[in-house]
Amino acid sequence: MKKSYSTLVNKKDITSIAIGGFDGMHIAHQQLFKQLDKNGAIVAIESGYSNLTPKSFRQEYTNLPVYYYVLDNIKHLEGEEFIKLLKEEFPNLKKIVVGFDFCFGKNRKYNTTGLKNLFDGEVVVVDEVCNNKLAIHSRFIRDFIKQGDIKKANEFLGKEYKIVGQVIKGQGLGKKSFVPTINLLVEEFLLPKEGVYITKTIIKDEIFNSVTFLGHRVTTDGSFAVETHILNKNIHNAIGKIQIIFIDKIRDNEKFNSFEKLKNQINEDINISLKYFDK
Ligand SMILES: Cc1cc2nc3c(=O)[nH]c(=O)nc-3n(C[C@H](O)[C@H](O)[C@H](O)COP(=O)(O)O)c2cc1C
Ligand SMILES: Nc1ncnc2c1ncn2[C@@H]1O[C@H](COP(=O)(O)OP(=O)(O)O)[C@@H](O)[C@H]1O
Repeated sequence: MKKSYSTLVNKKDITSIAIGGFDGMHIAHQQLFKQLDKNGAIVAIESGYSNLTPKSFRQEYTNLPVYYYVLDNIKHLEGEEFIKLLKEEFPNLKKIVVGFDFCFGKNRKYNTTGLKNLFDGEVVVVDEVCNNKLAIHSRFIRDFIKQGDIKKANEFLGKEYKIVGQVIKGQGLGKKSFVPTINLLVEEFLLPKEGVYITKTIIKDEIFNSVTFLGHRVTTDGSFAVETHILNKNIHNAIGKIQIIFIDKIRDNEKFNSFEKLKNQINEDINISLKYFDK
């Protein structure tokens, strides 16, 4: 994972910024970043709700430094005060890039026209970025993920959806009765709909093909789990943080009336995943 550049770059060197929430760092966000010059930076306004790319993960998706501002600390500002703050923070600011729907200030009463009136430098407003006539917004991507429509989510993101979790102890049943899995505690990221997914798993910078179950283990102990099975490899000592990259959904979570039936289905899930990676 990339280190935050914002600690390495002097704010005085920044001449252009893009402003927004930027949860997802999706295709439309990347269009904004393209308008920045080589001394550009991203000003991410943190609402506290980002769960596609939680705060500490945004830097991974850009080479520009990301500076975070907490929405609650700035949302009371009048337009002039907001611009004054930006100019204090970035004394050499010449250009601001925002999207067509950008609003700011007290009660969100200032829009792109307000920004142009108040800022004495250049303001670039990016037109609505769409995918097949559907506007790209993080709220739509969240909906796709919640519905398990990973393909659509990835299309809108312009990359594969990735979550990060902490390795935890499982029931110890997998190895004995089914297949070995690495169990994860995922706290900050939005989880896809319960079910089984073709995935890749990153352990200490190494990428493995995998199949991941997430949901309530309705066939065994009923508790909620995120567990990944690495294909064609025995992994014994995964610890710390690991990353799961979602590629496609195989099926919904199911309750089986015997361990045997679940085991057969898990083998089928593994075959589907192996075939995908073989192609
Ligand atoms: C590919 C795969 C698919 C799974 N599908 C289901 C399922 O549909 N229903 C269910 O109750 N558990 C499912 N499980 C979870 C198993 O119940 C779980 O692996 C088992 O309880 C072992 O858990 P443990 O790793 O905590 O020991 C699945 C697990 C894997 C690896
Ligand atoms: N589909 C889009 N087309 C053009 N600009 C966009 C689009 N989505 C977001 N933006 C711009 O990107 C910045 C970040 O917006 P944000 O509200 O965080 O994105 P989202 O709408 O995806 O939640 C804002 O300046 C916003 O106007």
